[in-house]
Amino acid sequence: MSEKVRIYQLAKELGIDTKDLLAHLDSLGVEYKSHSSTLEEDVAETIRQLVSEERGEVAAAPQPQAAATAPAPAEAQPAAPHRAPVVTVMGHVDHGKTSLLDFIRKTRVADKEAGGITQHIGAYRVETPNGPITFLDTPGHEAFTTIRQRGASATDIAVIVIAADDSIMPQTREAIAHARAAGVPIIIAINKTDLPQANVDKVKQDLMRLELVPEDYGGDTITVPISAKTGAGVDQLLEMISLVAELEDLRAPVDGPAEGVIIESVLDKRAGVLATVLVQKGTLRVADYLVSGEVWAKVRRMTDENGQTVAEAGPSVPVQILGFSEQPVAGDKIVSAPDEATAKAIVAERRAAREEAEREGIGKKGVTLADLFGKPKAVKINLILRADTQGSLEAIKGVIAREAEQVEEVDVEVMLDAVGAPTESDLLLASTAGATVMSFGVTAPGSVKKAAERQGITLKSYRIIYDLIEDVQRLIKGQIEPEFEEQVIGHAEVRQVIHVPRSGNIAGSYVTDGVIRRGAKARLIRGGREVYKGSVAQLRRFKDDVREVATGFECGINLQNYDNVQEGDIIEAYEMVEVPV
Ligand SMILES: Nc1nc2c(ncn2[C@@H]2O[C@H](COP(=O)(O)OP(=O)(O)OP(=O)(O)O)[C@@H](O)[C@H]2O)c(=O)[nH]1
Repeated sequence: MSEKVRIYQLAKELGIDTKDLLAHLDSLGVEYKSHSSTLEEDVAETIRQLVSEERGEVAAAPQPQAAATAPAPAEAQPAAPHRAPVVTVMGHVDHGKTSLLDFIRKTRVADKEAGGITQHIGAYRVETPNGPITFLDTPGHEAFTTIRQRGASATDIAVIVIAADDSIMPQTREAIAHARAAGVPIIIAINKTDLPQANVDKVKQDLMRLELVPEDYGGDTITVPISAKTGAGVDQLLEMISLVAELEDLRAPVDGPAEGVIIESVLDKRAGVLATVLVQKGTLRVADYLVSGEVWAKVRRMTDENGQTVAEAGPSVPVQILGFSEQPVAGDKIVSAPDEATAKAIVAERRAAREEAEREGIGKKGVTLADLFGKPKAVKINLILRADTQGSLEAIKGVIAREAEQVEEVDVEVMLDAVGAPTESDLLLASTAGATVMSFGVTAPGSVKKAAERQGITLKSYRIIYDLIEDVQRLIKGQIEPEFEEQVIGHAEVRQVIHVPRSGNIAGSYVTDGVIRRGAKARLIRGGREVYKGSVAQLRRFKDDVREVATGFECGINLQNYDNVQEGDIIEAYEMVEVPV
C-alpha cells in the first residue's frame, strides 16, 4: 500500500496555505472531502512537483532533487531519540498511591529554586540520575483504563503499590488485571515497610498466586520494598522504572507536529478551559493549533506542573494548556493542525461523521457472546468473574479451567475474579479487553447493567452454576449460533419491468410500506406465493445508486441472481435480527 498524507500535512510540508493546496487539487480534478482528507502518494508527489515548479526550483536547482520538497530517503531516517517513561501508580485503596506520588514529587521537583507553586495538573515530571520520568498523578486504575478505553495509551509502566501490612486486596488484583490487559510492564512497590507488622515475604508469596513471581523467588517480577512515609526504597523504585524503560526502548521523534493525549481537563472559573496534555510525539508550541475529539484549541499559554510558563513541550512532557474552545475529554488524542480553518474543518468533519454513525445506529459495540459464538477460532476468551463467595469463585474457576483444557484452539483467561457484584470498573476492563462479565449469585446494580448495555458489553448473571458453565462451554466451542428472527422492513410493488442491457431486468417498483434497503434480504411474492428468496442486489432512484428508499417513493430494484420479475409482484424486504436472550 502506498503512503498516504493528509492535505493539511502536505500543505505544511510544502509551506503553503491549505487553501492554495486545495486549489491545486481542484485544478488536477482530485476529489477530497475536507482539509484533513488523505491523498494518495502519487497525487501528493504530483503536487510537490507542481509547487516546486511554481517556485522555479526545478529550473534553478543544480540537482534534480530540490532539497526542500524531496521526500527523505527511508534508509536515511535515524532512529527517533529516547523519551522519558510515563508511569501510572495503581493499587488498593489506602495502600499508599497518593503518598508515594507526593513523596516522589516533593523530593524530586526539577527546579525547586524557581519558586514555582506546585499545581496538580494530572501529571508531573521528575529528574532522576537515570533520566527524567513522567508520572500520571491521578492514581488508580479507573483513570488509567478510561484513557485506554478512548483508544489512547498513555502509560508505559504500571507501578502497583501493595501495603506490606495488608498484602494483596481486591483492587490490587483489579489493578494487575488492568495493567495486564494493557500489556504494560508491571513493577510492584511493596509499601509501608516501616510498619512493624509489615510482611514483605507474605506479599511476595501472594504475588506468586497471581503468576507474578518475584525475582528473588526465581521469577521476573520486579518488586521493590519501599516506604512512602520515610522514603526508604523510593530511589531504588525510580531506578527500576528507568531500567524497565530502557528495556522497553521507548522512543519518539522530537521534531514535527505534536501528537498526544488529554490527561485531564478542568473548567476554571477565571481562566476558562485548562487541559493537561501529555505530548507523545513531536513538539507542542505556544500558538499551535490542536484538535482533540470534537474540540479544537489555539495554544495560548502552556504551564508545567510548577506553574511555570513554558514555550514548548516535547515527547513525554505533560503541560497544562489554555486555549481550548470547549472542554476536551480525558483520554482523547490530540493532533495538531496547521491553522484555525483546518482545525475547525477537522472538528466539523468528525462531528458530521459521528452524527452520521449515530443516525445509522452504528454505535461502539464491545464483544458480545454472539461475536464470540460466531468465531469459534477466537484465540482468546476473556472473562471477568464475580460471585457471592470465594468458594463459588474457586469452584467456577476450577470447572472453567477443566473445560478450557479440553479445547486447544481457544484460550480462556479469567482476567479478574472477585467476590461481590460487578462494578463499573469491571466494565472498563471488559470493554478494553473485550471480556465477558459473568456473575454468579450476585447481580449487577441497575446503573452497571445500563452502562454495560450502552457499551455493548455482555454482562450476564447466573443463579445456577451449571448455566454459567454451559455458557462458558458455548463460548469455548463456539457451537451455538445466535438465534435470529426475520423482521420485515418493507414492501414494494413491481409496477414495471425495465430491461437494461447488461444489468438484466430491473423491477421498477413503488415502496408501499416501510423501506427497501440495499443488501437487505428479500423474497418475491407472486399471487400470494413466494417465488424467490434472496437479497436486494441493487437499488436505484433515477440513475443513482441509493442505500434506502422509503414509503411512497419509486425505485428500481435488482434482485440477487433473479431475472424473472413480473408486473404485480410484491418484493418483501426483511432483515435477520438477533433474538435477545
Ligand atoms: N506507615 C506508613 N504509612 C503510610 C505509608 N504510605 C502511606 N501511608 C499511610 O496510609 C494511608 C493511605 O495512604 P494514601 O497515600 O492516601 O493511599 P492511597 O492508596 O492513595 O489511597 P486512596 O487514594 O484513598 O486510594 C495514609 O494515612 C498514609 O499516611 C508508608 O509507607 N508507611
